[in-house]
Amino acid sequence: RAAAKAAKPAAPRGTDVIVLGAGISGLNTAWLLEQQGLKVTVLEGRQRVGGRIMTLMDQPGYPEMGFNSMAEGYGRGIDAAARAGVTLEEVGARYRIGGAPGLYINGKLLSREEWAKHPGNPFPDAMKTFMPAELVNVLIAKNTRLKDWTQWADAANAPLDISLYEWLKAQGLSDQAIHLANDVSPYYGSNAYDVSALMLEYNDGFVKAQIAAGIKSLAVKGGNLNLPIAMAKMLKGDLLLGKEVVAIETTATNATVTCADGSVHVAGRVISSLPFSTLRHVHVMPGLSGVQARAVATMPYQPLSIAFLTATAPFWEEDKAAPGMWTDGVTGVVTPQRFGATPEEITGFTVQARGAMAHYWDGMGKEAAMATIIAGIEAIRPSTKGKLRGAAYFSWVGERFNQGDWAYFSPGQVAGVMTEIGKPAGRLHFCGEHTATGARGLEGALESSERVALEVLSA
Ligand SMILES: Cc1cc2nc3c(=O)[nH]c(=O)nc-3n(C[C@H](O)[C@H](O)[C@H](O)COP(=O)(O)OP(=O)(O)OC[C@H]3O[C@@H](n4cnc5c(N)ncnc54)[C@H](O)[C@@H]3O)c2cc1C
Repeated sequence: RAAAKAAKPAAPRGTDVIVLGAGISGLNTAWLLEQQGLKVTVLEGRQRVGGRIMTLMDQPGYPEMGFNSMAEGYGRGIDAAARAGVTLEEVGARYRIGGAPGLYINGKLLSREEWAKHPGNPFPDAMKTFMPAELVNVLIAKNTRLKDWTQWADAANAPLDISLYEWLKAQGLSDQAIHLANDVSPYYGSNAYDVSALMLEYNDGFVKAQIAAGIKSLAVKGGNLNLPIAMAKMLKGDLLLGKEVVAIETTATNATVTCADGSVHVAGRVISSLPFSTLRHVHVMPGLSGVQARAVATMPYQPLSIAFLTATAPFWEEDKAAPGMWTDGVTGVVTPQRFGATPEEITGFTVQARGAMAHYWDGMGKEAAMATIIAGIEAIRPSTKGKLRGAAYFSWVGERFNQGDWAYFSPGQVAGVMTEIGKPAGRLHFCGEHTATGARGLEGALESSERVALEVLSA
């Protein structure tokens, strides 16, 4: 011990790796590399960690504007929570209790039976009993062309890499049916034209595998944002907030990152977890090439905006209708937030617009959008009159450091492309949910961090 004290301090060692972005993939990558003895610096543009994990800690029930829950089969997510020391709780009842949302077509509440016979139901006869929000998922689950969903991105699947529109047409849906079942509130894409059917088939395979692994839904006690906050605390190296990356330069020997504040950071390698929607605004030298360059420039990100409303009285008890609403109008999809001490308690409502409607809301601006949403709900559901308050508005397209929600793939962007986009370009490596090929969402983000950490360690 005395000898150690007397020894001359070693010269400070340079940073081995710079990780760009402190979302879950960047944080996990930094931790994995530190465990192997590497010196890591994380640069994050926002003044917070977590990226697309975003809890409103100042609102009742701590509503989630980003990541909601992990499935029981999320081995990596469950492991990350255990390492970080946060508690996961089973929240499946939040989604199950209180029944499906009411269907409001043209302002009128319709039961499933009424919808099946409704003159405005544009679905083929055999599909008329499906609610608009169900039909695409049901058809994909039943008629997926993928024999092995894990091979979705294989170049041999190029003939399957067609638009969802073309795929739904082949299922017998009219343009009007496609509009209602998909484009009013698309899970993926702005509309059925700009998303690959192959991507939805892959997603279907992943969902089925997750259901087979167990039906629990897990979320972090006290809000999901607690997970990245705890993961950030586990890091030994610098995690610098407010560092907007504007340039990345790699040479044969090192990597240099420049931030908007003029700071310059040098390391042996750099790992970008930035969504391609923001990486495309970063100057990369030498420039990327081939399908990777095209993907960075063009990969689309889901338009999604969320209003969080609170209710001053339980209007659903007054009109006896389901608290949730699926509407074909400006009021989007209204979902009760059962985030209180018991799932019976409704702590507020999220109202989501996806696709074109998200742009429409954003274009109005936050206050006008919330006023329009509330007026729209009051018009079709009189029991809500005077009882809804706009508490918060969150646009993923409007977020400078995301510019859209999850990545999705356009027709022709999957087969033979997905497997290329995450490959290293010299000393520049990539991770993030958009580079995952075996898992989706948070689990995909973590999968990508394992892949990139191994890549860097074996480089
Ligand atoms: C509304 C919503 C619901 C979701 N629900 C679920 C769910 O229920 N289950 C599930 O598994 N997944 C869900 N997800 C997806 C999941 O949240 C993401 O897949 C995951 O969090 C992505 O992590 P990431 O590290 O890849 O990206 P991000 O979290 O986006 O991290 C990237 C980081 O890079 C930073 N950054 C960007 N540009 C720059 C720049 N120029 N300079 C410096 N820093 C920059 C960002 O600020 C961010 O912190 C949901 C996402 C959303 C938005």
